[in-house]
Amino acid sequence: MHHASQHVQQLNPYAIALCATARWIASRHWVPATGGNFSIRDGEHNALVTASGKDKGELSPHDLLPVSWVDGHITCPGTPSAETALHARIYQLDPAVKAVLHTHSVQATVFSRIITTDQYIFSGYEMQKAIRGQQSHEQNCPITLFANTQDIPALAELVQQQWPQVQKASALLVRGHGLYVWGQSLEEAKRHLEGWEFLIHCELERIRLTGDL
Ligand SMILES: CSC[C@@H](O)[C@@H](O)C(=O)COP(=O)(O)O
Ligand SMILES: [Zn+2]
Repeated sequence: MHHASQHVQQLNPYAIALCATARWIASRHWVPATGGNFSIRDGEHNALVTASGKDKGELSPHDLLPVSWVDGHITCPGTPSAETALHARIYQLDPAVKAVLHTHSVQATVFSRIITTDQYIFSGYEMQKAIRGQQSHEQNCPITLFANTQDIPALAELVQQQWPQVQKASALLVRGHGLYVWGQSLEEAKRHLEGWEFLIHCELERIRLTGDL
């Protein structure tokens, strides 16, 4: 006779928090049509990553799959996000990162197509202080843009090459695709997400009203 509890997978308490954050993100309409993916660190070479193809507003902790990246090789018992290699690379590049959130908001998608440069500098917004390391609206707050590709390991390589610059934003944009943010806690990643989505939305409105790129 086995006790029922022996068959119940041990749940990481942060997995429940990530599912709640995911529902909040979906309520903001930032992950339509299964777009977006999320992860939380679960060790030096491990994270729980959302299963591929799920509605990210309807996740349960069982939809977070254990992923390992020993020797640059990713293993997982199921089918994690198609963008798992980028999550894993961000965790490898900064051991302090605890959570990675990726969204497909209308504003980040449109903004990333309007901006044709590899970097865009935000300045003059009080909200810049939502981003780690930013102390003043007068400081330059740059975000790096990458071309979209279906070759996520190749994108992860490009992100690594630009990491010192990318790291300053705790975020990056993939053109025509969406936004990635991360943080040293799930709460910080959520703040970075809301802060960047706000900044991008403001800048898009400013460009729309003034025609000034
Ligand atoms: C419906 S488009 C979304 C995908 O192509 C991808 O960009 C994405 O963010 C979600 O992929 P997933 O494999 O579910 O993590
Ligand atoms: Zn995506």
